[in-house]
Amino acid sequence: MKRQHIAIGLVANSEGKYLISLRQGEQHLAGKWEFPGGKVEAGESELEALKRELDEEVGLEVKTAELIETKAFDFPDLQLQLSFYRVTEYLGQAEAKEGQPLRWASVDELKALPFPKANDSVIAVL
Ligand SMILES: Nc1nc2c([nH]c(=O)n2[C@H]2C[C@H](O)[C@@H](COP(=O)(O)OP(=O)(O)OP(=O)(O)O)O2)c(=O)[nH]1
Ligand SMILES: [Mg+2]
Repeated sequence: MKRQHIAIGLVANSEGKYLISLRQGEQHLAGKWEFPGGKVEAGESELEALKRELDEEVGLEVKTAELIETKAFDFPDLQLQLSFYRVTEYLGQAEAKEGQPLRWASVDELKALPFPKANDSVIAVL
């Protein structure tokens, strides 16, 4: 099976809170919170995917971002490679463009909320 590459953005506001949304309905891992992001499509770089996904999901224009962690994570029927980027410069106001619950959360809140297992290490370093 081919490993699916996922580009994920850690976006902080001026209070040091991070933008997260709730996975819903039919989505894989529904009920878990996530940082915005999604699948890297054919012919796209991770950074291009990050920019496209943050625009599509939360209406932000990513200007600069730095890779902070890459993590392989396997489910019985799915193999993921998650690349977590710290978004260092962005433009716009976050909005839930896909109707998903969206909020800003402090690091303490991130540690208490349910996230996919693959997020444990990146949350621990924030
Ligand atoms: N966006 C995101 N996905 C995560 C995180 N942690 C984690 O394990 N994942 C997993 C859940 C999914 O299996 C995968 C993301 O893929 P996705 O299906 O949401 O991608 P997408 O946005 O392109 O999705 P869609 O349009 O098909 O709904 O990565 C995270 O913090 N953010
Ligand atoms: Mg997504």
